[in-house]
Amino acid sequence: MKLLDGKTVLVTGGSTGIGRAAAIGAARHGADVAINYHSRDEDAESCVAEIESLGQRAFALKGDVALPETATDFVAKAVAAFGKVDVMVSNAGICPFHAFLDMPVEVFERTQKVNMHGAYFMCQAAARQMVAQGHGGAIVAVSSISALVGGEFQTHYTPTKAGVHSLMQSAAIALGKHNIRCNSVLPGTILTEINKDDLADPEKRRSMEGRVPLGRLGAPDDLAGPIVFLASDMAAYVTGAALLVDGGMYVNLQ
Ligand SMILES: NC(=O)C1=CN([C@@H]2O[C@H](COP(=O)(O)OP(=O)(O)OC[C@H]3O[C@@H](n4cnc5c(N)ncnc54)[C@H](O)[C@@H]3O)[C@@H](O)[C@H]2O)C=CC1
Ligand SMILES: C[C@H](O)[C@@H]1OC(=O)[C@H](O)[C@@H]1O
Repeated sequence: MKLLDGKTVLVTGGSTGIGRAAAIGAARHGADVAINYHSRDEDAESCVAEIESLGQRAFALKGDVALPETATDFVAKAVAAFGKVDVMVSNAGICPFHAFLDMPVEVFERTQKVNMHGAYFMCQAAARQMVAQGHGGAIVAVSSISALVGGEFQTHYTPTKAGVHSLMQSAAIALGKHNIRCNSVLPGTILTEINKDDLADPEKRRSMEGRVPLGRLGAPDDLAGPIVFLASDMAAYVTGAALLVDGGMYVNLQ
């Protein structure tokens, strides 16, 4: 069964990792897909080619989500290409691991701007379009298990993920009357470029794996199903919710 037949899905940070898996997962479920990306044109082009090979329409637009105009431009171009916006997957994010006591101001501010401001502007721009269309919609934000637990070298990052989680809760209230549902997924540790260097340390990787009851770290595709589900009408009565997708890592105290 295709869950997103005829829908138009926008994904930020869609050229790699979780965003790419969500974009291709949505296309597998019948959606036309627009991706935003920040760098590496070849990744974006290959994602578009993969979606088109599934028989769906796709385009990629380069832009920095930290800037409000990137969001308005992305939504406007998606409407020009596909005629409407049904789903926004706000996924783009960075996590430059760094110690707390000597955190450079620029690293702190950039992390807030990309992860938190970026999510805010993208979700707001998509919501404005959905309200104007008048037939509802769905927003799925990629938060993190880090919205709920800390990390020694993530003091600048974990508050942004708590912020994204909270944004979905408040947006769910603000947009419920327009039948726009707002939910977040909370991935655990998923093997992507964001943590390639961090997990290159075999001891760190083993310790992270050891915390997962399902016995492995996640793959980007592990997020595709939960994101497609929350975007789809199967989740018609789900809003303001947060879905952990972590192999059980969060509940594994001892
Ligand atoms: N990999 C993991 O263990 C986890 C990742 N997450 C979140 O998942 C999201 C996706 O990350 P991953 O797929 O893991 O890593 P990734 O590095 O493969 O993907 C990040 C994406 O965001 C894009 N991006 C970065 N800065 C941007 C900007 N300024 N403007 C537009 N796009 C930008 C990148 O180009 C890339 O496509 C992030 O929000 C991250 O915080 C959450 C929990 C765990
Ligand atoms: C980048 C990290 O490996 C990853 O990001 C998160 O949000 C998770 O908590 C992991 O720490």
